[in-house]
Amino acid sequence: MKDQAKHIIKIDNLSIGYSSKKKTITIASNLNIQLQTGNMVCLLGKNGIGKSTLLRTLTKVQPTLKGEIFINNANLNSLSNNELAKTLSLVLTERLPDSSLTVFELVALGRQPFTNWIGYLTSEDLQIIYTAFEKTNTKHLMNSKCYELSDGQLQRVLIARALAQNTPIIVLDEPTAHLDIHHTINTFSLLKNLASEFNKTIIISTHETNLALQLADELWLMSPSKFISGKTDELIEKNALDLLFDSKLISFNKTLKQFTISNS
Ligand SMILES: Nc1ncnc2c1ncn2[C@@H]1O[C@H](COP(=O)(O)OP(=O)(O)OP(=O)(O)O)[C@@H](O)[C@H]1O
Repeated sequence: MKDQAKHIIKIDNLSIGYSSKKKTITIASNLNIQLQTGNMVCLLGKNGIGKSTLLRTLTKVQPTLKGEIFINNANLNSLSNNELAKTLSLVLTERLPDSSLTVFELVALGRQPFTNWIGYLTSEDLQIIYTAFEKTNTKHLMNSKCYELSDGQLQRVLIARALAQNTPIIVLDEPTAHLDIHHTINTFSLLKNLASEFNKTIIISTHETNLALQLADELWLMSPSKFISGKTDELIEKNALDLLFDSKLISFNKTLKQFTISNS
């Protein structure tokens, strides 16, 4: 019990996938994870392996096929929507349905779990919202309509909304997919800082493998044969990265801690 109390996220024997009346498609099974607070985790794996499926399951956007997920010792299924919204925020890459919300209004929605029924923002709420704009360099976009934003601008604004939600866990599905190298590094540094300075638990699915290897405290590696989680350095030492891509084109260079083009 004492050991369990330390884990902000605990996943037991989880199977993830899609179920309809006709059939069940299992994407991955036997997932076991124990994660302590204040870590930045990068979820890595090739296209279509199941990263988004795992993040959607972890955030209760879709149901588990089997197994259990605990957040702060509470079963995910027992948490109300409001409790969940105060515990974790989710940043997805999909474009929003056309809406005439301003960027300010969108980011302010992050405060919704904490405001009263008319959504009145206190000065503390406003302070948190402005800090979120500052941290993501999006203050200048505040009065724009969301539909006017580029994909990269929208991505940063959605991260600002998650910061405004101010939850202990932030889950991001490919948060830098549309960002240039400057904003990609800026975003990763910001997320790393939230974990190390503010003790947040940050879970990011990404194809920025080399950046993840430099910055992540822990890695979750999805491969067709196995799911492995652990401290980045320990996984590098164990050659676990070799599992990631069954490709002759690239290989993992342990000394450089990077994937490089194979010499053939
Ligand atoms: N609604 C759905 N119903 C059935 N299968 C689905 C559904 N959504 C996704 N899949 C399948 O689940 C598998 C995992 O998809 P997922 O989007 O989780 O992968 P991913 O690792 O996030 O991929 P990428 O890196 O390309 O974004 C894929 O084979 C995909 O076709």
